Amino acid sequence: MKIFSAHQIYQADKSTIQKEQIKSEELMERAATQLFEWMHSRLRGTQVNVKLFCGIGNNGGDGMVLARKLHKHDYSIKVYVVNYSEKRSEDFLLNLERLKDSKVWPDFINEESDLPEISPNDIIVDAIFGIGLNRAPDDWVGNLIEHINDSRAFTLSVDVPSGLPVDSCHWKPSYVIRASYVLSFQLPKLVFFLPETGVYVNQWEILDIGLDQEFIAKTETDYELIGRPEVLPLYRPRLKFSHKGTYGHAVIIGGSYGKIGAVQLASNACLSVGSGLVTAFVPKCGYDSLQTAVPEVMVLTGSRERSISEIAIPFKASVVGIGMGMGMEDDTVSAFGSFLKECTKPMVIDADGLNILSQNPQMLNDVPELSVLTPHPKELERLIGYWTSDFEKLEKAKAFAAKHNLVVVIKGAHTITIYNGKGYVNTTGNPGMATAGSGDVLTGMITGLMAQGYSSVKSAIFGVYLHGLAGDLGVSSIGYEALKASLIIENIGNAYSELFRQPEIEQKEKPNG
Ligand SMILES: NC(=O)C1=CN([C@@H]2O[C@H](COP(=O)(O)OP(=O)(O)OC[C@H]3O[C@@H](n4cnc5c(N)ncnc54)[C@H](O)[C@@H]3O)[C@@H](O)[C@H]2O)[C@@H](O)CC1
Ligand SMILES: [K+]
Repeated sequence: MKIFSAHQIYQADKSTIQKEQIKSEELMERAATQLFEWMHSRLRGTQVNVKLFCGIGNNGGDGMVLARKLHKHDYSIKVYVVNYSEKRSEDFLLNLERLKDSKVWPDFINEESDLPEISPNDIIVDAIFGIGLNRAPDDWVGNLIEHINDSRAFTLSVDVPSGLPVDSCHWKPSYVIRASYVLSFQLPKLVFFLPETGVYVNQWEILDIGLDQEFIAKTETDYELIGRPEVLPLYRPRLKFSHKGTYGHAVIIGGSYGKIGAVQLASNACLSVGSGLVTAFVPKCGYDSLQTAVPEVMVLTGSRERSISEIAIPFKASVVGIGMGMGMEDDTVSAFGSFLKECTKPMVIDADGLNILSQNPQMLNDVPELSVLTPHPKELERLIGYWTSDFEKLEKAKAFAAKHNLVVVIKGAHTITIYNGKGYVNTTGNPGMATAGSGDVLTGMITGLMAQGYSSVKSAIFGVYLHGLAGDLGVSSIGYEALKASLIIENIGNAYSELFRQPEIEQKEKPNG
């Protein structure tokens, strides 16, 4: 699903209004009707106090329309207009009048007003700011937002949590609504998925307000949300007359004394995702444990006992995944540097491979184009430098990826794959996956997909999605805390099956069962 910028949403809005020959107030009515129906279908007339906090722009206008509809259906409501500016939008003013016509009199809150009482049992509708936020709220509005957050009442945010920036602009973390639920119009917003801003969104859902589909389809976006519909077309079915050679020979290079497990996990994941053959290259100390732990994996060793001091692969590998548990001994660094110079095919670089690159930036020139780098935030910072916001982080990562023609996988709760100026935001995975070896498994999976002929960027997007899905299936029986990386590997096969599972409703509707 596409992720639009605020500017693109306004354009979609405009295009819809022009094409359907409707007025903007009608689009607002449509949007708020969706909000109302969402609430009404859940509350079913329950007598609970709904307190609506509305700004003076169109987000506030949505709140006005919602208030009118709730009132018409006999809900107990109280409306507050947060009067932070004299520049009221036309549709807000129109719907304020309509609300008054239906005999609802809002309280106007300004700098001098006392903070309204809120009980934890109230339902708050947050329609103070939407995507129009262009600076941090004034202190008195911020105090009101803090007051709402402190109330512990269920807070339903209209479109976005108020105070949250949709694009890069000045904002203040304590002046953002902590939304229990966000009902966002038409398309998800990037900030829902970033570590700094995503924490304000407990749950979110998209409401289809019928924006111009043709416009949405033809608009190029900087970000895309990757779910099952986006991943399914990437899948390449196995062929009946294929053999193990058809699916490539991957080589996993890494490990050092005490860290051979990283290579074991990566090689095992590489096989489990479907690589035809996998060879691991490790220092001598890894030989016995690897041969025992994963008999399907072939093992090559270097000449040193405890770390890699040279890298020699006596055949043409389809793809190499390198760096996990490798350490940064001087010999290892020079072996890695020489190996990069020899390689021309895209590879996957992780962990110490990335740390070596950060300490020796000249080596970046030898990294084969279209290679996949899989940094966690600290490794990314060492590569691209410090950032002051998640927006800046993404811009810097895009510039870095473009400069070296690489795919950069920024690992996190919503891993984002960066390539060619675009970010692909993953939707699978869970906090249980913040565990030792989880990254080694991902590197192995991406390597294994490339071995089978998937392109670098598709391997990264598909690998990240499958990895998260395998983790989700893994925790379903044991919970977050007990999830280990090896269980993610065990669930790779189930993740593939899950991709093709028909939703239950569809199954029921199938003729003859
Ligand atoms: N395009 C869509 O999908 C639709 C959008 N609608 C609503 O319209 C909203 C956007 O409305 P607006 O553009 O009016 O913007 P907002 O309602 O988000 O903000 C109101 C105005 O306040 C001003 N402002 C921004 N930051 C401020 C601050 N910190 N202190 C004081 N004033 C500040 C700006 O001039 C801004 O336009 C959306 O979030 C959504 O709720 C819906 O009504 C209908 C359809
Ligand atoms: K809002």
